[in-house]
Amino acid sequence: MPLFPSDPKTNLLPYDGIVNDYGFILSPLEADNFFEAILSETAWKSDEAVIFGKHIITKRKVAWYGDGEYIYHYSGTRKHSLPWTNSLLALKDLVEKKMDLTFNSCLLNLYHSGEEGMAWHADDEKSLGKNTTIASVSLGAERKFSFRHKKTRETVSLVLAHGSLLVMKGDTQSNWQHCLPKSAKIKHPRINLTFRRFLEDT
Ligand SMILES: O=C(O)CCC(=O)C(=O)O
Ligand SMILES: [Fe+2]
Repeated sequence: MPLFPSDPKTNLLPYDGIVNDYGFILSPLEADNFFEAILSETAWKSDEAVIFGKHIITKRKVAWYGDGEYIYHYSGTRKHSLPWTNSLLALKDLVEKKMDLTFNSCLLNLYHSGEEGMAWHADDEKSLGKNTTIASVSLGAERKFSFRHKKTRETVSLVLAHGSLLVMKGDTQSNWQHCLPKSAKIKHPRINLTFRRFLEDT
């Protein structure tokens, strides 16, 4: 448990974006149950991308769920969304009630250990629109998460704990990148769920 309870009204970014830490939204037992259910029920696949003309297949697994059959174009590939599972719907409902906002899709990541991470990027695809809100739920191993301003290069880091919720909104994706650094010390898996508002017809 952190020394100080997180306050979702506090902005963790100093300027040009808004990141709110909602802290724990699940009890340890609820978080364990969601972790186990989502780990086994999700249609995990390696992520594929074309980066500088090279076809990359990741060790990290991903999955995409949504209200409709959305087609997500990114990094030179296309992904079709799957229909929600019961666990995902239950977690989505919980997040929506906390935030008073609805989401229509969720991108999931499975990091088998600290040897897998995610490089610096911004979720600034056209299909999310400008000033999108992304709600990120963490389950499993605690991992460091960092933001870096695109121009000033200032960084802000925090730890994402089992059963916690972090929200990125405002112009965060236009001005900041984020990453999940690798860490050889971490031997346990982590699941991350980012609930998103996907714009159809983009
Ligand atoms: O695993 C995380 O906490 C971040 C995932 C992420 O940034 C993404 O899916 O776009
Ligand atoms: Fe991201």
